Amino acid sequence: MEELKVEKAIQDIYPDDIAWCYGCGRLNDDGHHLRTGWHGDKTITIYTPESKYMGIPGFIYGGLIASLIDCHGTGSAALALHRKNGHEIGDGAEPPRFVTANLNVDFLKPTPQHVPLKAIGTVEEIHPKKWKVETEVYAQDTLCARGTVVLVVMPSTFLNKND
Ligand SMILES: CCCCCCCC(=O)SCCNC(=O)CCNC(=O)[C@H](O)C(C)(C)COP(=O)(O)OP(=O)(O)OC[C@H]1O[C@@H](n2cnc3c(N)ncnc32)[C@H](O)[C@@H]1OP(=O)(O)O
Repeated sequence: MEELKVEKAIQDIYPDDIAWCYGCGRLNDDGHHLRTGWHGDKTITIYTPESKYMGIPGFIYGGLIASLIDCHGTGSAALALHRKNGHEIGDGAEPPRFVTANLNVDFLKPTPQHVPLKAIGTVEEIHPKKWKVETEVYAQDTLCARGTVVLVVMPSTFLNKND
């Protein structure tokens, strides 16, 4: 399988006040630092979980896979709405922010440890405030999980609540 790298990620440009998510916040020292970028007209997050995130020895804990799908969803919706608003990462514009309203995961195959996981997303606008991201998680060439996330633009009530 081709070597993939996320060069420009939406999480790199989240303002500091929302860059603390345990899954994808770049400022959370204890978090996973998930990074999501464009991959053609799809979105992509690449992540190799540390050994401690095991369910059964040799295989990844399902909750972590759900976290990957969750943050890949919020990042993908933010990328898509940012582009719809006429912006790209790096042009200086502040990206939109999303929260998860609904998360559904199908665990299709055991997900092996110690290999990079690739989340590939297809983003659909339901309406400007509400988006859906269908995600497939691959371990090398094997499709291990599939998830659907419904995202809603973050209400302003979320701001300044992280202390
Ligand atoms: C930016 C970086 C942060 C990264 C975050 C990482 C991901 C996360 O962990 S986010 C944290 C977990 N999520 C949350 O805490 C969200 C908690 N929930 C809420 O705040 C609210 O329920 C919220 C904002 C999702 C929706 O609020 P609500 O008042 O219903 O908004 P409202 O404007 O009425 O609804 C928006 C749309 O979402 C829909 N919706 C709301 N909840 C759901 C749901 N569970 N499933 C599907 N659709 C839903 C509504 O039906 C509505 O759709 P439509 O306009 O078509 O009728």
